[in-house]
Amino acid sequence: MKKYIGIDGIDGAGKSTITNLLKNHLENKYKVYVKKEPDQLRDIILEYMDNNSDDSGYILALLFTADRQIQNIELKKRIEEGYIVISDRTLYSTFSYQLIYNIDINWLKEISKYIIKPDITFILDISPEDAIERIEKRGEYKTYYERLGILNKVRDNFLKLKEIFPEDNIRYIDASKKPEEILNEIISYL
Ligand SMILES: Nc1ncnc2c1ncn2[C@@H]1O[C@H](COP(=O)(O)OP(=O)(O)OP(=O)(O)O)[C@@H](O)[C@H]1O
Ligand SMILES: Cc1cn([C@H]2C[C@H](O)[C@@H](COP(=O)(O)O)O2)c(=O)[nH]c1=O
Repeated sequence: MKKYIGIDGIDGAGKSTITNLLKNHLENKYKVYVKKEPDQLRDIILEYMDNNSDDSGYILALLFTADRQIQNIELKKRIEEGYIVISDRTLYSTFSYQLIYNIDINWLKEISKYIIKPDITFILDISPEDAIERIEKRGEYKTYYERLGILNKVRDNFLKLKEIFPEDNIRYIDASKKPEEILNEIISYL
């Protein structure tokens, strides 16, 4: 059984929905701890996202990585205590969203080197058109990235992750399926 599970993908792919379903399923047998990225620095980051400047990619990458590094402490503790940890978003989001600003990938790898990587990460893959439709139906506040042109670039970066991290355990899941089907596929890999 994998101890640290990442759920990632573009906005509206269904990450929170699947994270909840997986949590409910695993809780029948295990102690489960769910984390979400970003967390402690979320408000600062979301506010900053709208202020575009030449340095935005670097600044946002630093902020997301700092938020993740802060969460590393609790993450380590929970894993040591025997929890199964599910993370709604992972470092792979930074390697997909912030790389649209053409930042230096080796620099990003360097600042991410102390981040604990999930044992397995599921990238929920969906067309940006379908994701936007889901986001609009959900009808909540939209972040800066929740627009077609941006999500197309971000999705392309998610699809390149296996080339960037050939050693990592990354699985792509067709997120256009029904939530229960997605859940069953995920469970089959754990
Ligand atoms: N497999 C699915 N089929 C149809 N609708 C779905 C599916 N998964 C999620 N949804 C719906 O799509 C909307 C977005 O889902 P959810 O909030 O889980 O996505 P998310 O990836 O966590 O989004 P965000 O990154 O914007 O927080 C919700 O209204 C949810 O009910
Ligand atoms: C972790 C992470 C997130 N983002 C972006 C993606 C979303 O637009 C927002 C908020 O996340 P949510 O899961 O949709 O609530 O932040 C990012 O650009 N880089 C990251 O590393």
